[in-house]
Amino acid sequence: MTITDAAEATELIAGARERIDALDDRIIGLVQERMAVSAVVQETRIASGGRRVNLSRELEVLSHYRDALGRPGTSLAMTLLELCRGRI
Ligand SMILES: C=C(O[C@@H]1C=C(C(=O)O)C=C[C@H]1O)C(=O)O
Repeated sequence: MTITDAAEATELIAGARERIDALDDRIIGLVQERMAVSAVVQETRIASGGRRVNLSRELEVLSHYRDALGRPGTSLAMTLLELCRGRI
């Protein structure tokens, strides 16, 4: 790698990291939006005599992420579920 190539690489990495940071901000915003929507479902179910957690629905969510992203998708979905309904 020449000196010019190294400078180009540094620039490319800096630009890509800016995009990654912007994507992470959007992902965090979407997670916060998901938490708010999930809270509405949970509060409505509890107010009508049900339970906070619905395991059959959670299995659907886990499958959705696993089908899209493979095994790590399951871990991601489990983390999202914990953020949305707390630990069980
Ligand atoms: C939001 C719900 O309530 C809980 C939270 C879920 C979620 O955040 O995806 C899924 C199932 C429930 O344990 C729901 O039943 O849809």
